[in-house]
Amino acid sequence: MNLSFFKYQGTGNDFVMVDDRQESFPIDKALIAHLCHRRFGIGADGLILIRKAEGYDFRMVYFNSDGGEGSMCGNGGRCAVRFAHDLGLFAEEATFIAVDGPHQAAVRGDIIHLNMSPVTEVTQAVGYDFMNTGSPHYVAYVDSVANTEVVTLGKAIRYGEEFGPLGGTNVNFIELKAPNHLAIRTYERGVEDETYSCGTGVTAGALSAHLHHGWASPIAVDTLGGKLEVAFEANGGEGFQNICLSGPAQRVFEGQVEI
Ligand SMILES: N[C@H](CCC[C@H](N)C(=O)O)C(=O)O
Repeated sequence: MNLSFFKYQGTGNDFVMVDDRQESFPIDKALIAHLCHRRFGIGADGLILIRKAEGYDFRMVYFNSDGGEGSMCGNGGRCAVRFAHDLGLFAEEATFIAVDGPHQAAVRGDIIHLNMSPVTEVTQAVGYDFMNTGSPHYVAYVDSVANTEVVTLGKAIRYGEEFGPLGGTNVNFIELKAPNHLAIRTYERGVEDETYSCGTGVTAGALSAHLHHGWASPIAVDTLGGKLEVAFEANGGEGFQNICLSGPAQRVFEGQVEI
């Protein structure tokens, strides 16, 4: 069959996007991995299906580039909102459902604002924080993200004895740039490489910086692919709510591929 697809990117985290409101996309791990492959396929960090969902503007179904169904993807969510907006599914404000539950979002010019799931628990361990911002994230502080061996270190932690048996984790390294401003680099599980940006990782990095440095909302975050902002409400203990990830998301191209 001939598949029509679109390619979107949010701060360099890129996705094959399919309008699957007819639910005709044949979900298959090898097929999705092939479509995401940067040499043999279209090339992307993940693939997203937009489907119908009763009571919501749409459903987002996200797969990592290895073809497995991923946990929540913040940049993918922002791209899905842009795509659904381009399809005319809502005017300015959207509600949609993803694997981690319902989300609200707004399109304001170039910027997509996405409400993330509340964070209920942060593990502050020696040398790192661990939390689930829709996806699991390990956060460690470094003096210089530029001088950090993200892939080597990230792989060792993702497959290591602590997190490997639990299904792995995404691994973030953050550098404090100035008050309320950090830089981040992320090794992504399911892509098994560094990506240019990871929205749920950026969220985890900002919340960690609040806990360690008392930074108030909002926090600016530099990724390899551009700038994001995280706003949040800390609820006293270690939890956070009304978390909002904001930044640009764009259509890059569209095409057709025989599958
Ligand atoms: N790139 C994504 C994260 C995908 C999560 C995935 N790597 C997993 O843990 O399954 C983001 O922007 O939040």
